[in-house]
Amino acid sequence: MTRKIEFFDTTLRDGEQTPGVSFSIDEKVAIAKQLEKWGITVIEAGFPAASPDSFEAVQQIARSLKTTSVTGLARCVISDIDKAYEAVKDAVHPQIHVFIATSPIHLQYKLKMTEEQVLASIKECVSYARSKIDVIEFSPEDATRSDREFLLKAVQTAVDAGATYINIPDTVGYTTPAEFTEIFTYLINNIHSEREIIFSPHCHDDLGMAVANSLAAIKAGAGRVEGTVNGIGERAGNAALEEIAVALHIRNDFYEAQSPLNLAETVNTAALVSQYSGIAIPKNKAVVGANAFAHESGIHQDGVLKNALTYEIITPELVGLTHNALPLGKLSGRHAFTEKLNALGISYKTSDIDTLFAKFKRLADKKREITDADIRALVSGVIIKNPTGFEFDHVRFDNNTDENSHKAIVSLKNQEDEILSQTATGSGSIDAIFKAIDHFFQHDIKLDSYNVDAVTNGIDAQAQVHVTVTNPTSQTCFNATGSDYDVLAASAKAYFNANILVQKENKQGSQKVISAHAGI
Ligand SMILES: CC(=O)SCCNC(=O)CCNC(=O)[C@H](O)C(C)(C)COP(=O)(O)OP(=O)(O)OC[C@H]1O[C@@H](n2cnc3c(N)ncnc32)[C@H](O)[C@@H]1OP(=O)(O)O
Ligand SMILES: CC(C)C(=O)C(=O)O
Repeated sequence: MTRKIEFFDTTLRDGEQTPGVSFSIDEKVAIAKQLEKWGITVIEAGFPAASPDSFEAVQQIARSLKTTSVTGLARCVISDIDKAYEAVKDAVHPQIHVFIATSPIHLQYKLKMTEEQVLASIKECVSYARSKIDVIEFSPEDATRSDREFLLKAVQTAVDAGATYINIPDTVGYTTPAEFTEIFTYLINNIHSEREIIFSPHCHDDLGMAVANSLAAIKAGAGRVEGTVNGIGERAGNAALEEIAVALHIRNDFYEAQSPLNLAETVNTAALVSQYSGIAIPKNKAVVGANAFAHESGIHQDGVLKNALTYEIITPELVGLTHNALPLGKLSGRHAFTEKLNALGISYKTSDIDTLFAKFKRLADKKREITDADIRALVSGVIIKNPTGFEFDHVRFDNNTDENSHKAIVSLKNQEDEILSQTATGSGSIDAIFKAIDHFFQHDIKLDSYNVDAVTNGIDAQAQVHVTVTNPTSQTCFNATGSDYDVLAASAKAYFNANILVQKENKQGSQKVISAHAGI
């Protein structure tokens, strides 16, 4: 008999703990809506006590979703639980996720608590959360490095206090599939409750086993699984939900379990998260990587031509990589263009269509075939507006300089459509552009990395630039991307977007920060 496994997505909470990732509230809401379309059961929308922005994001998501459950994370701290409750209470199906560590190393050095104090705290906090909301999940953090008997006591205490879901985190990615199977079997067989208790794994990828460990837990009886889109998350990341879902689908014979996901929305979901997180999907990534369906060597190609099943266990169609039934080009009209946005699951405001369509036509004039990846790159920056009200407009060069220096003029457009420009000289084009952008902002940022990629194959491909910068005030790093047909403009967009993230962290008013001279 096939069991239906609940999918718990923590892209917006643990995923945002990825170094350099910072989603805006609008981006979080857009991702949450796509996760709902994908069929996710529960979205962990954030850690409401962490900051006012986290709280607001969880609240907006709770109020926006129609069917999906929304949860917020809380420490075993009453004020965290109050914040989580306030943030999720308007959701159609609200939940609260309470956690505290149970491993000796966390108790001794981090919490400075005894086992008895931890059990008392679980009892107090889970019952308090349960007095506010019906559905409570409890996580014994660092469960896989905890003493088994104490782990069972902690879990039993949470169940007795009213938790329905018990999540077993492999917080530091330490366990193995065989060991995790033993842990799940031990807990499931020894827990006592009159109510049905649902167990779930929450795995990290430090040893590259997050997906394998999650699948082992499902095989051992877990009814829910936690993870993120594209496996983003703290350190080496979390278990990639798209990989777990496809593994359950393809190996249903073995797992006898299925995901609730609409797998055809997988590529759209992965692309959206990649775009807003600024983390490119590796070409060789399972399920959604660009090479996942490419067959290079002769023997493989021969086999696939004779029968695709020889080397292809997943079809591109399964995950939403459909044959381009509606190719777009410079002669396409608005109807075809909006049809394509809908097919790609891109949500837009009707008022943005003119801008998007104009951008599309400009690109189509330069590029023969416009692919789905081009469309996704093209809409970024229009759908989600940055909070400054300024947007990158263009970059040009003053050629009247000597051959060893480059003079860039970077122009931004404000909400009144006025062009504001800054000029700078540098040893190379990128140096000059980034210095000109620095003049707009009253903060210094450190450029840690700069990478250029092509959105699609071919000599006329759009460029996608990824930058990582550090805010010297807080030492926080941020990723940002920019796409354009012109690699210099893509670089300027990426660096401008990175500056916006730093500015947001420094919480200065936009008008104060952007300084520019009009019309240079
Ligand atoms: C494994 C995980 O992914 S856990 C989730 C990680 N996510 C985050 O940390 C979100 C971002 N964090 C934050 O914004 C902040 O850390 C806050 C707002 C949560 C707390 O900030 P602060 O009150 O300044 O505390 P700080 O972060 O310095 O230290 C954490 C404190 O919480 C305690 N703590 C940690 N986990 C728990 C828990 N589950 N239950 C109770 N207390 C806990 C620590 O022992 C420490 O207590 P101490 O101050 O008495 O030593
Ligand atoms: C809060 C818990 C579930 C967590 O993120 C972890 O332990 O990794």
